[in-house]
This record gives sequence, C-alpha cells and structure tokens, in this order.
Amino acid sequence: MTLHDPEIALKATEQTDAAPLVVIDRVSRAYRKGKVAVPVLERHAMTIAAGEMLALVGASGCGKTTLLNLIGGADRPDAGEITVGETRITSLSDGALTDWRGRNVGFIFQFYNLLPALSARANVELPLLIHDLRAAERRARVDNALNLVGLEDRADHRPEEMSGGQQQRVAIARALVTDADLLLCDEPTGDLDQDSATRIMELLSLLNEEFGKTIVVVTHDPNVAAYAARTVRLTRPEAV
Ligand SMILES: Nc1ncnc2c1ncn2[C@@H]1O[C@H](COP(=O)(O)OP(=O)(O)OP(=O)(O)O)[C@@H](O)[C@H]1O
Repeated sequence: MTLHDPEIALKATEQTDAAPLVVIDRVSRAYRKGKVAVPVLERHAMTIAAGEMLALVGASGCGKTTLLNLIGGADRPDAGEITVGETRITSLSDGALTDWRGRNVGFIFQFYNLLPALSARANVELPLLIHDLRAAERRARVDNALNLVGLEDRADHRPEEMSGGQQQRVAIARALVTDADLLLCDEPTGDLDQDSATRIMELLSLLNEEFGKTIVVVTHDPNVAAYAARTVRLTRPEAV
C-alpha cells in the first residue's frame, strides 16, 4: 500500500470523536403501494460522529438502503431533517442537493455500478467531471485514488477484465476521488468471496483510521459489521 507516499494528496480529516457529522432528526419515509402508504422509517433519529465507522444492520426490508440514500441525499424524507456537516440537506433545492452529493458523498454499491465500456481510470474520473478542474489535476487525483486502492497497474482495464474484488476497489477509488468525507457503502462485500471481502473491509478500515473518513456500511454479515466501532440495528415500524 502506498498510503504514506508524499504524493498521496487526499486530506486526512481530523478525528473529532464528539462532533457529529450526520444528524438525522425524526425522519420519516413511506412508499406508496396503491393508495396505501407503507411506512419504512418513522421519526427515525440518530447521529453519526465525524470519523466514525458505523455498521447498519437489520432484517431484509427494514429500511437500511432507504436510510443510506436519505443520508447521502439520493432520496428525500417525507418529514424530518437531515444535516450533514454544516449543511441541512433536506432544505436544499434538487439542483443544490445533486451538487452537494457530488462533492461530499461517495457511494459504494454491492454490484460496483461501474460503466462497462469505460476503463478503470475513466470510471474513477467520472465524479470529477462536475468539478472545475484542469485535466492534469483530474489525472493526478485519479492516479492518487487508484494508487490508494492498489490498482495503479489496472488503470486501463475495463470492468470485465477485472475480478469482483478489483472492481469494488475501482468503485472505492471512484468514491474517494472527490475527497468526500462521507462514504456510504451498501453491502460492499455482498458479491465477493471471503478473501476479497476481507481485503475490501481492511481498505475501508484504513480509510477510516488513516484518513478520518466517516463510513456507514449496510450489511447482513456479522464479520463485516465487526469492522465497525458501532452497530445500529434498524427495525421496521409497525404498519398502520
Ligand atoms: N422505490 C420503492 N418503491 C416502493 N417500495 C420500496 C421502494 N424502495 C424500497 N421499498 C420498500 O421499502 C422497504 C425497505 O427497503 P430497503 O431497500 O430500504 O430495505 P433494506 O433493509 O435495505 O433491505 P435489504 O436488506 O433486503 O437490502 C422494503 O419493503 C422495500 O420493498
């Protein structure tokens, strides 16, 4: 791992144990089934500290992905407020929320969500295209992110030319390339064998410990949850 190379320019966020990064204040979200609203989250409240690594667990369908999407501004609650850092994201316009998400959040998905026609390098570069950066700066950031996940020698490979574990490391590089403080991971090891899963969780732990990234990991796997300092178990509200 080339983490301590001087050219690794990702900023190390200060570990601030007490300061909350994410404040979820009585958030509700229901989905419509015909005329009936089916509640998934009801007045859910929780805080995630800056620099924390948190596991989100619970039965299938209890709302883990829903909550992750709300925290990352990929969805909006029906009621309640969410504040991330200084930003009350529930008060942002749609355009401002999209812009905020692109600058402040890295999403990591179970099935990687890489664009198959693009090389690893081009996939990692995608989130930078909304940023006002020169090509040389983009290139340096992409190289840093690929170095960090140990894939500098795969930069020109397409996803189909890589293993699942390597594809997930490309996805982590893509999540890191904007230097977002918050990484939201939805079953990041769900498609991987044990050895690859261990490598991914060690990488996420390192990003948490060395770079102070705040990380939320949705998982069904107790071995994955064990990497987190805290586990929150979600339960589904009673249907009304
Ligand atoms: N877009 C949607 N429209 C309607 N219902 C939805 C939608 N998204 C999720 N749901 C429902 O909301 C509930 C919570 O879904 P969610 O994906 O958040 O659960 P989860 O805890 O992540 O589940 P799993 O562990 O199986 O991935 C489920 O009953 C699901 O069917």
